Amino acid sequence: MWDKQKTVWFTKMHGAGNDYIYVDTSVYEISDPSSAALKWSSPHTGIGSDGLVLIEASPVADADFAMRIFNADGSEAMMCGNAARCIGKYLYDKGITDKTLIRLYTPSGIKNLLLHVTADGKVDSVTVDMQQPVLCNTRQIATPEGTMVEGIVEVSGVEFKGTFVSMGNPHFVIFTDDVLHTDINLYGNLLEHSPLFPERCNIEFSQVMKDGTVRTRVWERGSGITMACGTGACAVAVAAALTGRCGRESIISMDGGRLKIAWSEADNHVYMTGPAEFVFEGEIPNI
Ligand SMILES: N[C@@H](CCC[C@H](N)C(=O)O)C(=O)O
Repeated sequence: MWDKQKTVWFTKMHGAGNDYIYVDTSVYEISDPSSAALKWSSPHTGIGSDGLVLIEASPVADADFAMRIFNADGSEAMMCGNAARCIGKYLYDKGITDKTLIRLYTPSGIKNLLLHVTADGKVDSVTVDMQQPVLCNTRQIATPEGTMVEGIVEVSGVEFKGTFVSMGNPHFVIFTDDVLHTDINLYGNLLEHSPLFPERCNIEFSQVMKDGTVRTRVWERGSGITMACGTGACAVAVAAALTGRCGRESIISMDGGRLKIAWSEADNHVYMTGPAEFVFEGEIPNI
């Protein structure tokens, strides 16, 4: 048996297929989360995941808990929409809180989570107030104005038209006529590392389908292709509304599932609703 002091109990969860390892740091201290994310995310020599999420005590009085998110390459991100929903389920289903409205502190501000609980007392979906999208950020996009709406970007001799949207973290949304045949592995990787994005970037390739849903495939900064991205879905919904492709409410359909996004005219906040699921739990040597 492993020495308890040297091991960490983890929970693997996913939100629309975007899978992370969750650790409650009120029980287990992770001294080097960046190295832990890199090591444990490996599908062959670790647990396998898109990254590591720490559930922490809130550093401020007006939030209930806090979240930190590390990509599979060990880089820390400002926000993760799918992880926010999973944290809501983790806290409620494990009896850590009985609140159905949780205030979650993140590096990009406090997010309100509204838990939808079924008759058998389990959370099956969560609505997150993702706050206001930011269309201008000179740190995240290297244009003179710090904005880009339907701008042309060339990578490896191919031109893409894209829109920059920050949901705390940076996103570049590209609408295409054939999303299923776009080489997102090649172009996502090149765009992530383009000098246009000084902090690198998450890239979404999207297509509005006949039924009005927005089929989206995701290349995430620091993790590569993922089955879904919550902040990415919000960015796609905002870009689609901004460019007249959709209204203020849309369904973003990604490889691992669908998210419902509403960009409110009343408060300019983006509300994301979607599932959260447990996968398995286990014990791993601490870093
Ligand atoms: N999958 C997440 C976003 C995770 C962070 C992202 N890769 C970044 O570096 O900004 C989501 O669901 O929002």
